[in-house]
Amino acid sequence: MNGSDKKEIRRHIETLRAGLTPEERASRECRVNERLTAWLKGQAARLRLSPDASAGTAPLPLKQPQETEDCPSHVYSGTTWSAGRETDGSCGSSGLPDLPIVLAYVPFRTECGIHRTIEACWEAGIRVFVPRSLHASRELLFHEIRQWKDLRKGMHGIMEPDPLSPALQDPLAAFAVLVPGLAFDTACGRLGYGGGYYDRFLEKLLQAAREEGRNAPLFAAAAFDVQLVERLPVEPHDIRLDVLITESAAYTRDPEADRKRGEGSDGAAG
Ligand SMILES: Nc1nc2c(c(=O)[nH]1)N(C=O)[C@@H](CNc1ccc(C(=O)N[C@@H](CCC(=O)O)C(=O)O)cc1)CN2
Ligand SMILES: Nc1ncnc2c1ncn2[C@@H]1O[C@H](COP(=O)(O)OP(=O)(O)OP(=O)(O)O)[C@@H](O)[C@H]1O
Repeated sequence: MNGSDKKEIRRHIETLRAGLTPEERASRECRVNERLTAWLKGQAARLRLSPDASAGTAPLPLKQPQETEDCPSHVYSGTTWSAGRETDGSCGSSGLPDLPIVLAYVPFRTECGIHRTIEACWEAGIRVFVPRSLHASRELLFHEIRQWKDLRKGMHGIMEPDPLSPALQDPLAAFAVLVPGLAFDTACGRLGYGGGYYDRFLEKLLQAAREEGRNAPLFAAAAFDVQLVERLPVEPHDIRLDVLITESAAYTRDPEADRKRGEGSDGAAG
C-alpha cells in the first residue's frame, strides 16, 4: 500500500458522493440522521441510567437495516447548514456539567449532513462540541456550539466555532465522537482527507484513556452507502471506528476480527 492508493480512493469516492442527485442526497441524509440520532440518544440514555458506566464499553445493539422510509417534510433536508433552522439557544445545554457531551463536526463539501442530528442533540439536552483546526500542529480543539450562529467560516471553508469561546479541556468527558470521513469499509476502517487531524486526535484520546484508566468515548461515523469500499488500505496510525452508520445499515467493529488481523482492542488498525 502507498499514499497514491489512498489518493485514488479519495478521488473515486468524492466523485461518487458528488454524483448523488439532490433528491437522493436529501432522502439518504434523512435516513442517516434518523439512525445516528437514535444511536446517540440510546448511548446517552445508557449513561443517564448508569452515571458510573463510562462510554467506551460495548455499544448497545444497533437497529438492523430498514426499508426506505419517507422523510417527514418538516425534517431538515437541505444540504447546507445555513438552511437549517436556528435555535434560540435555550434548548439543550444549560451549562450543567453533567449533561452528556458529544464531539461532532460541521459537514463541508459533499459530506453527509448531520445538522438534524446536532439539532436533535440540542433538543435532547446533549451538549455538542465541534472542532477548530490548528493547522501548524494539525491538532483539533473542540468548542461548544448551542446554535448555528455560534459558527464562522474557517480554513477550507469549514464552519468553525469562535476561537474566543472556551475549548473543551477534557475530551474524555465525551461519550461519543462523530468522526468525518471520505471512505469507509465494513470493518469500520476510515479514510479522511489526508490531514491526519482525526487520527492524531483519536490516538491522543485513546492514549489519555489508557494513562488515566478511563474509558474512551465511542467513535462513530455517518456516511452514504456509496462511501463504502471493499477493504481500505490501513496504516498503523489509522484508527478504527466503533460504529459506522449509513442510510441502509449500521456496522460495528468486531474485536475478534481485529484480533485476528493482529490489531489491539482499542481501535488502532495495523
Ligand atoms: N466537516 C469536517 N470538518 C473537519 C474535518 C473533516 O474531514 N470534515 N477535518 C478532518 O480532518 C478537519 C479539517 N481537515 C481537512 C484536511 C484537509 C483538507 C483538504 O482540503 N485537503 C486537500 C488535500 C491536501 C493534501 O492532499 O495534502 C484536498 O482535499 O484537496 C480539508 C480539511 C477538521 N474539520
Ligand atoms: N497519530 C499520528 N501521529 C502522527 N502522525 C500521524 C498520526 N496519524 C496520522 N498521521 C500522519 O498524518 C498524515 C495523514 O494521514 P492519513 O492519510 O491517514 O489521514 P486521514 O485519515 O486521511 O486524515 P484525517 O484523520 O484528518 O481525516 C500522514 O502523513 C500520517 O503519517
